[in-house]
Amino acid sequence: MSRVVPAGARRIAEVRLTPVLVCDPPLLNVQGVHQPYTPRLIVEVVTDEGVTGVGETYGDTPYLELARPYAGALLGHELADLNGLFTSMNLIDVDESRIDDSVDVGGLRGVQTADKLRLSVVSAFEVACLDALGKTGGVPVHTLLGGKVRDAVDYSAYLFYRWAEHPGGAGEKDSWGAALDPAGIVEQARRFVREYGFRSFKLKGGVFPPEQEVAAVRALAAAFPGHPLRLDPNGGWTPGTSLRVAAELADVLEYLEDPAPGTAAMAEVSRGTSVPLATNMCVTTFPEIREAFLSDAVQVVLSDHHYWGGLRNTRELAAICRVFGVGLSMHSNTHLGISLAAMTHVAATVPNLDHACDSHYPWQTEDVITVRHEFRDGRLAVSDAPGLGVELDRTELARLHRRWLDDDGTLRDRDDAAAMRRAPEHADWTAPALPRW
Ligand SMILES: O=C([O-])C(=O)C[C@H](O)[C@@H](O)C(=O)[O-]
Ligand SMILES: [Mg+2]
Repeated sequence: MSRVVPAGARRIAEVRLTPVLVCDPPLLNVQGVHQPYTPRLIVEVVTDEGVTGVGETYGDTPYLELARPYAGALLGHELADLNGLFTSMNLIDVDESRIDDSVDVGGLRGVQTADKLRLSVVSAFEVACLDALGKTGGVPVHTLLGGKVRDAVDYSAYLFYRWAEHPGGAGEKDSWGAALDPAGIVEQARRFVREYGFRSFKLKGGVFPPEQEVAAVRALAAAFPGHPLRLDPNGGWTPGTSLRVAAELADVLEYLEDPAPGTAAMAEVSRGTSVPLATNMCVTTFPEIREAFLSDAVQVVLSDHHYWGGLRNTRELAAICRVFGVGLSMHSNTHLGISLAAMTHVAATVPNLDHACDSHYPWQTEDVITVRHEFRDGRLAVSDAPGLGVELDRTELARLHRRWLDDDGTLRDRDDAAAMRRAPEHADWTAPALPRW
């Protein structure tokens, strides 16, 4: 049975998809190193009244393959029919070769089911529709989500082992320098505090043998006594190694993030430690929640509105976590200001946001919005302007899109292992089988 559309309802008259390549520093992780440029997709939804809403998601080929037919299917779609966005997406076929149910596929974000791919695309359209709805009605996105329960959202400093520059001097230069040991990580953390005021720290691990990463966390604890600390090796350790690290850092860790790969291994670690375990790898879809929560494998879920399917699904995840007494925070990949605005709006509405959210944003020197977000005291103020409260910078959007057009295809799909091989000393690097240590 078809829905009755209210008289005067706004409709989607045009959808614009703009893939871009955004510069990214040489940040290291268990898979390899970030590429000099990383793909994102900018989505614009234009209503029949000429109001434009914006959204952002992953820009790799599998997402573009879905976004293109989906954009066509949404012409004439009622703007306020957010549930219908999911129904329409379910009619779009996903190429079987893109699907992999193993947790370590792509290395960092868990399973790659057809549903998750679809949700990762829908999320950008949901955000764009919410932005357009907010602009149409003169209200911020957080109001459309039921209203903010806080005026500012806490973020954590996202520390990375890194090289001073990309192999061969590729990409853009920055002033951060290399950070490859505890002293380098502490220096990086000090700059994050100086420039952004962050009060909690996450170190991306899985790069060096665990003892070296334990030493870096210890150095952080000495430099910032009492501040919440996290370590995330992206499933790089066996349960035994994870338990050893948990015991060594139990007095300073806020939580240990994805120490071991998969729910069963995380449950084994959880049984042997009182350090809370967090994940953005083994609970990344609704079907994964049951087993993980019933086996007490995780105590904190790091939601990500991209792959959970948008801002309203993030609130549903928050409600489930609340019921099970599981904590909630937010995961981040390389992203731009549209996604940071979206994260901040939804985070502002979730009562049980128990930990500072991750964000890569300080590492991103380029953006497609006219006014960059500014962290003050490690927080972002929640915008009360209509919609997301951001404006597209069309000159920058065109420039970053031109970079995508000019790329011969090598950088259009993120591949941290391939980026690692461009360093002569890692020419035969392959992403390690997990767990590595
Ligand atoms: O596990 C995580 O927190 C992430 O996946 C965040 C990012 O993907 C990070 O690992 C990266 O970009 O190297
Ligand atoms: Mg993680």
